[in-house]
Amino acid sequence: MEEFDFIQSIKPKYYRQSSVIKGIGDDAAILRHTNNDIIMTMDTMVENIHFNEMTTAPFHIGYRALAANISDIAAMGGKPVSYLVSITVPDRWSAEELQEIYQGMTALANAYHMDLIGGDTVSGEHLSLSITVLGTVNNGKARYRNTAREHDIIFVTGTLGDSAYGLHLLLNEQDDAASQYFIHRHQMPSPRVSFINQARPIERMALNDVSDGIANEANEIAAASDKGMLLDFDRIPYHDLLAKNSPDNLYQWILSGGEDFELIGTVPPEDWDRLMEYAKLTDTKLTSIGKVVDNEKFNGKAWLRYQGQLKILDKSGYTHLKR
Ligand SMILES: Nc1ncnc2c1ncn2[C@@H]1O[C@H](COP(=O)(O)OP(=O)(O)OP(=O)(O)O)[C@@H](O)[C@H]1O
Ligand SMILES: Cc1ncc(C[n+]2csc(CCOP(=O)(O)O)c2C)c(N)n1
Ligand SMILES: [Mg+2]
Ligand SMILES: [Mg+2]
Ligand SMILES: [Mg+2]
Repeated sequence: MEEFDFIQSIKPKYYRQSSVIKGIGDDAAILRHTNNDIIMTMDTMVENIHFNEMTTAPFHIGYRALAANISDIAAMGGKPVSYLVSITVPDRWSAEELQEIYQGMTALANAYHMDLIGGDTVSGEHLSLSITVLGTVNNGKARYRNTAREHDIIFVTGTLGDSAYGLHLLLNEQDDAASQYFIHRHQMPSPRVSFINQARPIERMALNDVSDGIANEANEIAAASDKGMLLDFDRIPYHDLLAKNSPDNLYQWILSGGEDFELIGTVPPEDWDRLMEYAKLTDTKLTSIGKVVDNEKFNGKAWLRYQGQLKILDKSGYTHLKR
């Protein structure tokens, strides 16, 4: 199958979103939105960096790559609407495997009523998938990292470390029945779109998604808001089996693991009960893990209360372009 036939094969038969004026088939796509702000985000996944043949089937490559992008839309407080895919394909990848990658994206796109509206197809040495997702948010209502204030409660959704531990199990060929929960969390992450849209009435919320581990993400909120983020290690949520199976590395998994695509954020204390209600309504685990402070010593950084001591929580997790 060559480029043209491939594009025909992945072209949607119809578009769900009325905003799509032109989808696949011209030089570019055209959308028409009048009442919303448009969110645009792009993330790339590359063979041997973000996945390899031990960790991720073609279906899951597509699924995870789109999930990572949808998670950034959630982290802005919005709804995903449509996406564009740029794919670089080595000769050794079969036509069937390419279809499976797209099936993985389509499965998730169906769940969110999203449309594939364009992209690009080229040959190259490593499989690489770059996805641009467009989302919407009510005018002026996007959630930014720089809005944390003193006394805010710091929250996180779900449990942390699952994906990194799932990756570890896959890389060490421990993908037995008991490991399935963690492997599933690695291969098919669930971005927190419904929770964050339910929480729309809350006036102010700083927000970030957990792609590189909360040590990183908490620092990003602290730096953007110029406040101190004080986290309590004992309150950070993790799965029971993680503590049971890998107690020695628990600290590492939950703080630096990454790729959980959960949300970390801050809200004023008076909004906490309401946020818990929204979490319940959307079947979302929600945990308070600390508070925001405003003083010279702490500002701009994340701090961790660990074994009775308060220490700087340095950025950790995966960093690209290390030289
Ligand atoms: N090569 C680039 N050119 C232009 N802007 C970039 C580039 N790389 C990142 N950015 C921008 O930098 C900001 C931070 O991007 P970053 O990728 O760290 O966030 P993220 O997507 O939430 O995290 P992650 O990629 O780790 O999931 C975003 O505004 C992003 O659009
Ligand atoms: C085969 C394999 N090896 C290692 C990893 C771990 N990993 C790669 S990138 C990244 C951070 C997020 O990336 P980005 O910042 O680009 O969103 C992490 C935790 C993996 N997923 N697969
Ligand atoms: Mg990114
Ligand atoms: Mg992000
Ligand atoms: Mg990153």
